[in-house]
Amino acid sequence: MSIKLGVPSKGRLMDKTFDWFRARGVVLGRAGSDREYAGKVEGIEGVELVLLSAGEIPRELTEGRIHLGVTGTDLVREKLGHWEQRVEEMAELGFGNADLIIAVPQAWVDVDCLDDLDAVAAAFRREHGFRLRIATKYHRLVREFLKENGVADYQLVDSQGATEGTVKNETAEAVADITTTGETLRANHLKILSDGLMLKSQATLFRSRAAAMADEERATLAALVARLGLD
Ligand SMILES: Nc1ncnc2c1ncn2[C@@H]1O[C@H](COP(=O)(O)OP(=O)(O)OP(=O)(O)O)[C@@H](O)[C@H]1O
Ligand SMILES: O=P(O)(O)OC[C@H]1O[C@H](OP(=O)(O)OP(=O)(O)O)[C@H](O)[C@@H]1O
Repeated sequence: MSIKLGVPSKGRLMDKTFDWFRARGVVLGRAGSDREYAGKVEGIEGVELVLLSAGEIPRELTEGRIHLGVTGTDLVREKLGHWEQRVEEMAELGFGNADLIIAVPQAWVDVDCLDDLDAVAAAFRREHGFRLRIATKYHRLVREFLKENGVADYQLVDSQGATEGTVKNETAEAVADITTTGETLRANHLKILSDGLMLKSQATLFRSRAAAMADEERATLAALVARLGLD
């Protein structure tokens, strides 16, 4: 039996993960064409590469179907309640950086911070008869953050992509999403609240606390950890 390593199956996270491992003597690659999700590993015995959507890696770790996985810290914290009990952070990889933030229309000149948002939300409800809508795919993290910060009079609307467009499309008044350069926010006339940073995320190597391991796999894991310089 081998150790299963889950890596994002496309885009910058996949390429940079391959680079990170290659720099440490472990060569990851696709087994076949760009469309084939089988992987191969050279440079260490007993490690199997599984190419997966970044968003599915937290669940695969928590179910114990992969032993190790690379994904963003935002996705692990969002998808896994009590994530520390389910996975262990082994290494921050230094790429895939993104900030999870709350943003409102630039035109809301009197709204700069969460207290202002709370005041606007209460007024919005009185005026419109429904709660101010915040579009996001990060439901757990946004609820926790707003609860900690005393903002209550809002509703979340689910947005799985193009979230910044929901304000222009009038399906939400505010957004909670990740940003890297800030360009998408600016292009959509949105501004980040001064205390609206929820989380700084980056690609991270996680270990499943649930995946079963016999002695052979434990030895492979120890060898891999040593090779990666994480011991
Ligand atoms: N500018 C960015 N845009 C989107 N994701 C980013 C960006 N920078 C870093 N990331 C990180 O990449 C991860 C998301 O990757 P990706 O979009 O491939 O995942 P996914 O949601 O599983 O995609 P899909 O479902 O389309 O396969 C998150 O951890 C996110 O924080
Ligand atoms: O701050 P920026 O550098 O502009 O990047 C942020 C944007 O990138 C991501 O979207 P992505 O391109 O992954 O598409 P999505 O909207 O379908 O999630 C994210 O959801 C923001 O929309």
